Amino acid sequence: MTTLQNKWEELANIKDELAARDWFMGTSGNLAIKVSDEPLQFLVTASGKDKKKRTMEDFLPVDVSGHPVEKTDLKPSAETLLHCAIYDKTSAGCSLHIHTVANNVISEIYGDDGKIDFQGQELIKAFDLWEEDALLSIPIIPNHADIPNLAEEFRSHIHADKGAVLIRNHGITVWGKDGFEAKKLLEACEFLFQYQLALLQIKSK
Ligand SMILES: CSC[C@@H](O)[C@@H](O)C(=O)COP(=O)(O)O
Ligand SMILES: [Zn+2]
Repeated sequence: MTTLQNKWEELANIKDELAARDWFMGTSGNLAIKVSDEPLQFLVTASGKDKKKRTMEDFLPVDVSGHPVEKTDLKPSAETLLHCAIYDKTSAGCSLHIHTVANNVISEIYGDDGKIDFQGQELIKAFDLWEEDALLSIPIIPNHADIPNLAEEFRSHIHADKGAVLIRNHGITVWGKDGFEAKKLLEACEFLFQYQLALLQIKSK
């Protein structure tokens, strides 16, 4: 298998797993995986597809600017520029974006604070935060309709080879060194969001 085929398979398997959790409602979500560094190329989901289905047209390779590397009728994800920002600024190998009810509600509740913090939660260890008083702070940015504008604001919150950013009333994008790590971070975030919502609900009674 070529690197491209390997990466395609890796991303397709992740897509299937996230689809099984119903994390691609209404064709939302997009996924990317790095194929090469020089030149920078990554596979990204084709725009507007039903991501619960597995087809030969699910992904296409794009370059550093998010343009298809070969002639194709497929359109790269509308949010490809966010993935470009990640691969430009970090050595991450995989980036995942999903919309869930939990991540949208959390982004709205804490949106005015510009972040949500988690402390004293076991699952923050997914982000390599091991100290007893460690704090995981997930930025929340406005959902700019203009994607270059959204990507620019998103970019200003990329500071490490792994991370997560919430887009208000839109979804979350996470990145990590490979598919395994990116998926782990995504699952950890969704656990923390669901926990927080359950806690708020109990406290409000
Ligand atoms: C159909 S709603 C979701 C889109 O607007 C977008 O936010 C999204 O996540 C998927 O867009 P796509 O272009 O398929 O990658
Ligand atoms: Zn989206």
